[in-house]
Amino acid sequence: MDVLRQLKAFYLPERKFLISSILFLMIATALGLIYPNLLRYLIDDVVRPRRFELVPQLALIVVGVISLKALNQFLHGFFGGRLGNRVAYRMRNALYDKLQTLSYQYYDKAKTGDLMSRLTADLEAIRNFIGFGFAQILNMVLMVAFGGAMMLYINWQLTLITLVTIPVLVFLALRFEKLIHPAFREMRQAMSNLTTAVQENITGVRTVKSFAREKHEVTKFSVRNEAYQTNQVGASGLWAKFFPAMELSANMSAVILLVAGGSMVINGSLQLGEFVAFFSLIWYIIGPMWGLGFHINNYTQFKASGERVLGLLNEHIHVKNEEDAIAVSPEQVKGHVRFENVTFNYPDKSAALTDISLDAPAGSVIGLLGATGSGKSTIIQLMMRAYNVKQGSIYLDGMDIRHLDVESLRRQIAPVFQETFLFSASIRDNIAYGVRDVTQEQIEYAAKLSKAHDFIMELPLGYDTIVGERGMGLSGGQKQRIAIARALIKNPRILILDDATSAVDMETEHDIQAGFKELMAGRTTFIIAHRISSLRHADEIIVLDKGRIVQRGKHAELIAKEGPYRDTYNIQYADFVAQEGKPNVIDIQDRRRSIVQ
Ligand SMILES: Nc1ncnc2c1ncn2[C@@H]1O[C@H](COP(=O)(O)OP(=O)(O)OP(=O)(O)O)[C@@H](O)[C@H]1O
Repeated sequence: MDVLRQLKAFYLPERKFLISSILFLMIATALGLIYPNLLRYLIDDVVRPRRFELVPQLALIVVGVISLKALNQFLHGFFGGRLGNRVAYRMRNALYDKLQTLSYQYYDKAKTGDLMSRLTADLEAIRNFIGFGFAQILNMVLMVAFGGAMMLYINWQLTLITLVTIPVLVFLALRFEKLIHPAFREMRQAMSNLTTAVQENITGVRTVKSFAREKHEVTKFSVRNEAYQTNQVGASGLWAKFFPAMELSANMSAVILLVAGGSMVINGSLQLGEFVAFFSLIWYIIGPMWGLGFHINNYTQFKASGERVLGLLNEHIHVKNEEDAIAVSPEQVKGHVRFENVTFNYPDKSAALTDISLDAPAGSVIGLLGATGSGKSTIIQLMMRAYNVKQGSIYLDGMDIRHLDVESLRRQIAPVFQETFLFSASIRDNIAYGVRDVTQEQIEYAAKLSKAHDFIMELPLGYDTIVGERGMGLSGGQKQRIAIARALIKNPRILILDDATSAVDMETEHDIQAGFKELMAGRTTFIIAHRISSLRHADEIIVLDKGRIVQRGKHAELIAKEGPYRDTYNIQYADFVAQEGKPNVIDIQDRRRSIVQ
């Protein structure tokens, strides 16, 4: 019931459908009660007194009643269907909205397959229950109530005798519910593990194939498939055990009725018509009881799915706007970024950054260099408020970014990551992704700056070429250039290139950077790179080691000093330096070794 209560926000707005569906079902159920009465009338008041002239009239009434009942059943289905679909529609939207607002921290651990199964299989179970299952259970209650009332009215002693097995049935039903619910919960989880395996396998198919790990993947899948099967078998076992037991105790009522009711007819304390009506009415009680297992099944599936969907809807959002968050606009923002003694660690990990201070005046170019895992990308992530900074502060134009509207902050920043993500859409749409209402000229201008235009024009469909999922069909460097065009078209105050040119050759990189100069004049650029050539023109180069700043300055200053920057420089320019016969080359091999270590 808690799940139902928590999902109120989704079905209450559709209450007109809910009420209509229930109302028509009630009418249909009530109309069903007319049959036993007609039967009783037919036997006691028509057949026995031999008033056969009433038969055609009675037959017409039956036709009228069944037609009316069918109409009401249709209306119940119609409104129930609407209700279920509209609720599922709302929930799907709400879940998708939630997925957009969840922070990076959530996605660090999230599994795509699991999320997909919540949005599909779990929603389906909810749709089924809210659309029909709920009304069916209500119908069951109504049938039992109406049928019971009528039976009591006809003969209360016989009613009590007949329904003596009902407590057993109720006990069995409750016990079944208790056992099947955890089974369903496990089944949903097993289903999500299955989808995760499939999704990861398809996404990583190239890795799987190039490492010839197909067999391993098949085994991995089989294990999960087996777990799912075991769950299913377990549930069917419960079903197989409880369903016949419930049916047996329900049928016992019919047996009791035959014996007790038959004796009453024989000794004259019950009319034959009443007995026949009773026999028909008892199915009003037994029928729903038979269906009890099925309804419980439906309800528990709904409950398990509801819990999973609610789990996602109630997921904590780590990064969100303060109440009076300041929305910044591109016209206001200059792009002055300042880090003040920032120390940061990812959840359950030691510090990724320690005491980082940096000042990037508007229009400056900041280079970040350091071994892998030294914290370069983390600096960028924090600047975009992917995670909240707890120690120290980050300022944009003097405003603490914690007080800024997250969306407006991110709108000022255009990042290009090493791993490029392209959508399965046209190249044009991929470039225009971050902005609205762009012209073809703007798209081409950005593509020219990122040196993507020429290769795009060589494709048969040019800008209309549809790229495969995640940019399949393009080379790493081509994807990066499209991603750079996507960032440039945003016309950002702050441009971030996180190892963004690692896949393009040095010459193209040089050309791209020359293009930036023109576009980024007056804007702030952060460049993360492993190649000194990518950073050497930066206004300040920051060298990181294990999350700490170990060197900072311009290229010329850093090269003049002993330290990791010069070591890296020497390694990268070893051949060149050797040819030139410059100093610092004797111990290059040693340094290379020490850096590698
Ligand atoms: N999402 C995350 N969750 C947990 N730990 C993370 C996460 N991202 C990075 N880290 C950890 O934080 C540290 C710094 O990582 P970061 O990605 O900033 O390094 P980097 O200098 O950009 O490395 P690279 O050059 O390899 O991209 C590493 O120890 C890394 O394992």
